[in-house]
Amino acid sequence: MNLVSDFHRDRIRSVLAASRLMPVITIKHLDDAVPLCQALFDGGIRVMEITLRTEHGVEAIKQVREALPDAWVGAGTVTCVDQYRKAETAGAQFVVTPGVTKALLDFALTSEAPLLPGVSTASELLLGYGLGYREFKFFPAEVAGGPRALKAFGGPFPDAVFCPTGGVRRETAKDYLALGNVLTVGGSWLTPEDVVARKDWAQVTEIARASLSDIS
Ligand SMILES: O=C(O)C(=O)C[C@H](O)[C@H](O)COP(=O)(O)O
Repeated sequence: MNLVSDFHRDRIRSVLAASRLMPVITIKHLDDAVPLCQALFDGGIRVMEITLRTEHGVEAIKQVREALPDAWVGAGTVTCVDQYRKAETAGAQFVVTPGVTKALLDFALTSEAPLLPGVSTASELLLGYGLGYREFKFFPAEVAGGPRALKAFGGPFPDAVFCPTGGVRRETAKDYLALGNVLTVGGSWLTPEDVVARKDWAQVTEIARASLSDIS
């Protein structure tokens, strides 16, 4: 049976250690991808999760990887193996899924790009755990129990760490980051739709800077 490799675990740990905030980015206009991510980078964000929710996701990953060689660029909202392959080909350095299937967990073990699998229950955690996964996304964090659920997971899964995402806000990020099993929190609040729509990149930088300062 294949297990998560040391290379994959080191990569995911490096990604989670690089930034305590992980923006979940959805690209509606391809031209926004590089300036938006540059603005986040300028505000101190070192990890970008670009979702495949729009037709531009894959190309955006390609462009941002070229433009920002010092950032970690991953693919988010990957829900099937076909998308995983596309993200990998585009150069995604890691992949995030909202949930787990056996097919995704198995495919990830063979991929260049390691997986941060999304879980919200102990049973899903066990699926990943058996394959050697120890780093997880916790989704949808707020409705799946928030910090109290993560504290509870710490009992049976003392060596698992999480990136809670889904309903986390600038005001609540701190509550999660105070937990020993949370390295990073993710969210779309770092890239508000209206700010992106008016291409106010200075404001994106400011939100990133202020959000990082709130949790420091
Ligand atoms: O796309 C994925 O892979 C997901 O799992 C969902 C996202 O992480 C959340 O939708 C972000 O949540 P908000 O910050 O509440 O907008």
